[in-house]
Amino acid sequence: MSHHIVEVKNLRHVYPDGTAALSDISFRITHGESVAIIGANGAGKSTLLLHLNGYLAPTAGEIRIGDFPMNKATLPEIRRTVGMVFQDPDDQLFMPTVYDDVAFGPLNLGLFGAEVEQRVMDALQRVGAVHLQEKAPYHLSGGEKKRVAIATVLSMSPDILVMDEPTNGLDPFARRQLMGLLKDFHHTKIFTSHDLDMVLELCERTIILNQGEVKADGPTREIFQNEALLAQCRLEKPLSMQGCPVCGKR
Ligand SMILES: Nc1ncnc2c1ncn2[C@@H]1O[C@H](COP(=O)(O)OP(=O)(O)OP(=O)(O)O)[C@@H](O)[C@H]1O
Repeated sequence: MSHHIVEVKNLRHVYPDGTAALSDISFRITHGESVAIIGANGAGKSTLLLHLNGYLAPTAGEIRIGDFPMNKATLPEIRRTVGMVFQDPDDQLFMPTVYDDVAFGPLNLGLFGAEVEQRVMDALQRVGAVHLQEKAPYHLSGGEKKRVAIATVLSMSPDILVMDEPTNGLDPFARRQLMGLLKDFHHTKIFTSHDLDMVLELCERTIILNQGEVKADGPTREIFQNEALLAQCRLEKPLSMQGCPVCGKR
């Protein structure tokens, strides 16, 4: 089996305060797929993503990444395979400088010297943040932090990229740059987003979560054409699929 496959079976998650965030979620994502997980606020998207590299443990159900069932013993290997960009970059940045943050992952993988430097500079360059390398992460703007958080994951060369709202807080140029970067990432990509135009452009497949359940799973364009389904899930068509308010054309 390819190590890029993600399998979720009958996943259920109840938080300690009793909130049932996910109930009976199942899907399989194969190598090279680009999949969006969308849904209204509170639908369970972040909760689901946090299971994909073991930051949250299922209340019931199982997760497999390639050949490995997710458990304590397989977690180190799974975290090498699945690179996760959190919704809040402050959860990802903790070193004194941007450079150190981006180098942290490769150093942890046992790399050193020129190889680490190469990976750091390459990752920073891909997110347009080379000029920030000496800065303290806590002095960065929200969008800059987001880009650096993405670089901390890219520097580890993950086989599967998982991102929670990657374009959130980015200016239009940075958003476009990130979309280019994601297009060039040919392994498996899974991300949540409220940016449905980006989803339409980057993901051939979309999964809609609604109140902790999979409400739809299929080709993105087909899903976005189903207005009744979108309305039921408190979603709207991407702007690029809505009629032009002036001429009425699509
Ligand atoms: N640590 C927690 N303890 C208790 N309940 C939580 C916790 N984290 C999330 N929840 C609840 O779980 C449900 C799903 O939350 P989640 O953050 O996964 O939604 P989401 O789809 O990512 O939302 P958004 O689009 O607003 O980011 C919500 O009802 C939320 O209030």
